[in-house]
Amino acid sequence: MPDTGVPGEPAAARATRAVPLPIVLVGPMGAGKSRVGARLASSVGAPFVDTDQRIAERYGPIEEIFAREGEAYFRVIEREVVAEALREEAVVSLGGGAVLDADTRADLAHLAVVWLQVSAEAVAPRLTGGTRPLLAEGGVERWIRIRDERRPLYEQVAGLAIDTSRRSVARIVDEITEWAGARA
Ligand SMILES: Nc1ncnc2c1ncn2[C@@H]1O[C@H](COP(=O)(O)OP(=O)(O)OP(=O)(O)O)[C@@H](O)[C@H]1O
Ligand SMILES: O=C(O)C1=C[C@@H](O)[C@@H](O)[C@H](O)C1
Ligand SMILES: [Mg+2]
Repeated sequence: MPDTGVPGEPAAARATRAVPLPIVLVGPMGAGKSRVGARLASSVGAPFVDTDQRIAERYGPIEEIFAREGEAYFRVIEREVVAEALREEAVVSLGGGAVLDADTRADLAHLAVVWLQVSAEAVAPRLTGGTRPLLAEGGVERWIRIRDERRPLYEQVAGLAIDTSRRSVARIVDEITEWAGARA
């Protein structure tokens, strides 16, 4: 087999990069999908796509889409952006509610999907300062309700679940890389 690694790089470090793409991150708001996704992408040398970010680039801030057009419209454009992103050889972080779409769940059935989990206690300080329209009212209680409603959907699509409450981003990246590498 040809050696495609970086000259001088230890074989073990190279081996960790052989992962199937896309790798998709799902989970509730504040679980760390954006932060872990960006770090994972740079670690495995893949592009990073955050579907919330892509929606905002194309259609404007998400809270404005919710305010102007409503959630149902947001879900339609989210589905389009997600379908496109899932065809890319990238690390893809989905919005927290993307799994509500049945076509998205069907797409995810064939892919390496990681469910990032977080406890209510750990997420509370992570949610401050954000612009999350579904949490504009109701705070952590509302977050818990949304998380619980969607739990079966995350469970259905994911091949690996990681509790991020007390893990460093670096450790989460290592665990995903190891799991995905074994699927390659
Ligand atoms: N493992 C972690 N430990 C501590 N803080 C974290 C961890 N992962 C992410 N965070 C912090 O939690 C906050 C939310 O993370 P992030 O934006 O990545 O979540 P998200 O899942 O993308 O949320 P959303 O669905 O709202 O986009 C950020 O301030 C981030 O720096
Ligand atoms: O959980 C949700 O439904 C959402 C999560 C965010 O990632 C954004 O996609 C948006 O704020 C909706
Ligand atoms: Mg995010």
